[in-house]
Amino acid sequence: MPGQKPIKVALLGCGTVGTEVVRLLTDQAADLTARVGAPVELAGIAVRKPNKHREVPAALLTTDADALVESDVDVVVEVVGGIEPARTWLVKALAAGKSVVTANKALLAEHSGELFQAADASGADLYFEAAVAGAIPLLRPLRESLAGDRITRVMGIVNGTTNFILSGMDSTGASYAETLEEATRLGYAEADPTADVDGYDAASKAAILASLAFHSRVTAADVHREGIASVSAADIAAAKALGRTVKLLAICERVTGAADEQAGAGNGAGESISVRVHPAMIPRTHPLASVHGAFNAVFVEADAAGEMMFYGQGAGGAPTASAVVGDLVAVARNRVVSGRGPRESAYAALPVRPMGQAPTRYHISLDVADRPGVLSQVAAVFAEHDVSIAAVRQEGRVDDASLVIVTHAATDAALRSTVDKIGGLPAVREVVSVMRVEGEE
Ligand SMILES: NC(=O)c1ccc[n+]([C@@H]2O[C@H](COP(=O)([O-])OP(=O)(O)OC[C@H]3O[C@@H](n4cnc5c(N)ncnc54)[C@H](O)[C@@H]3O)[C@@H](O)[C@H]2O)c1
Ligand SMILES: N[C@@H](CCO)C(=O)O
Ligand code: NA
Repeated sequence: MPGQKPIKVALLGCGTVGTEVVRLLTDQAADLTARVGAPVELAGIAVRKPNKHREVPAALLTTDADALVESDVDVVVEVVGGIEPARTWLVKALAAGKSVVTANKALLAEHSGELFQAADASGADLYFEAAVAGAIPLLRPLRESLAGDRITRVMGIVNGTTNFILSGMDSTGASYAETLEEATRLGYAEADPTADVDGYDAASKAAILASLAFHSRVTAADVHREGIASVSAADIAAAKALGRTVKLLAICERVTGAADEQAGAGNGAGESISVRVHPAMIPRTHPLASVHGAFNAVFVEADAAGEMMFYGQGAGGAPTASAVVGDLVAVARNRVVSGRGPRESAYAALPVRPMGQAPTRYHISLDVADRPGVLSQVAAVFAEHDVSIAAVRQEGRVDDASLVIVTHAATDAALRSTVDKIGGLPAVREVVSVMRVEGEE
């Protein structure tokens, strides 16, 4: 593109992802120029310690991120992470009409409203494909390719660390603690794994997915969150015995009046959404069951399109940089043609249901005394709470029995009360495993 003014880029952060962004921009410079219609030029790289970055051109390094954001650049790419100072930098950049590309899920899950407002006010672009499921093209399909459809559910494995641990427990039968230790030793889990194992990372991603899928503003605080620390070897064994496996799922679903009714929850009026992160049993035949190790996959259901699955690497420097540079090409091309990408779309403003009112299904394994009347006592507690039983399996042993019950959909609150009461029945020796069931009707 001889004579075409270059698109100047400020890169904030040069860690795992940033280093790979620089490498892609350097290695692919000629192709990127052809795709954008103008050269893409790195104007500066903000870091904390310039002497630690021998792999990138020293002349581009600066410790003054504020000055770089305020300089004469067209696009700001943020791969630092955390809320501040990233939020201040990006709001300032957008307000000044600079387009922004970020991989920062924590920031988007809390402050997307403010960022989108700043982008709308100045007509700048805000792209963040890398923030959910790393390399996997997912947010652009939700925002653009499926814009003509009505999405009903997004259900995914969006955290690689926890999937690595749960896959390991499933294949070896080992405990959570043993498997976490192994994941840490192999570098799959961080020294402080809290954000991953307690579901915070997945909850941020669920908030972003629900906002896009349902044209509503959902923040991390709206997401019901349970981690995997309490998943036991007994839960995994109980799942296996019935042809299921356990996954940490981020679930965003539209709850219609009809589903409300089915769950015994609502009056049939209106529509709401349920957004939650928790471990769940899924059938081993479900496409998400075949996602092993640190891979991510997101299963999307839409009225016209039907079922789709997006699968690939959800983390890592190079895969994440692929999504960042893909976004950079899109926003740079928009600037070359003086256009804009999709704006925030929160027009539907659907309310998020409290977890207690979300329709869920439970799998419950019990050790019970094997004598007449026990099954009917247990069944009576379900009836009392208006929870319908879908399947029962009993295996007798010498003087006790293993009882497995799978329910139909009911409100989560009704199911919890049912389990609490059953645990207190004299004939119930132990509640071995309680877990939600997803991915089957
Ligand atoms: N690593 C992944 O696999 C992955 C995947 C998806 C999304 N992300 C997101 O990408 C972002 C970056 O992740 P990462 O893994 O590259 O992190 P990282 O810790 O490797 O890199 C962050 C860099 O930012 C630098 N930094 C921190 N404060 C700074 C400041 N005030 N000024 C300038 N530089 C500063 C740090 O020194 C570090 O080099 C995060 O938002 C993360 O959530 C990462
Ligand atoms: N810690 C995250 C990285 C990607 O966001 C994971 O385990 O998937
Ligand atoms: Na992605």
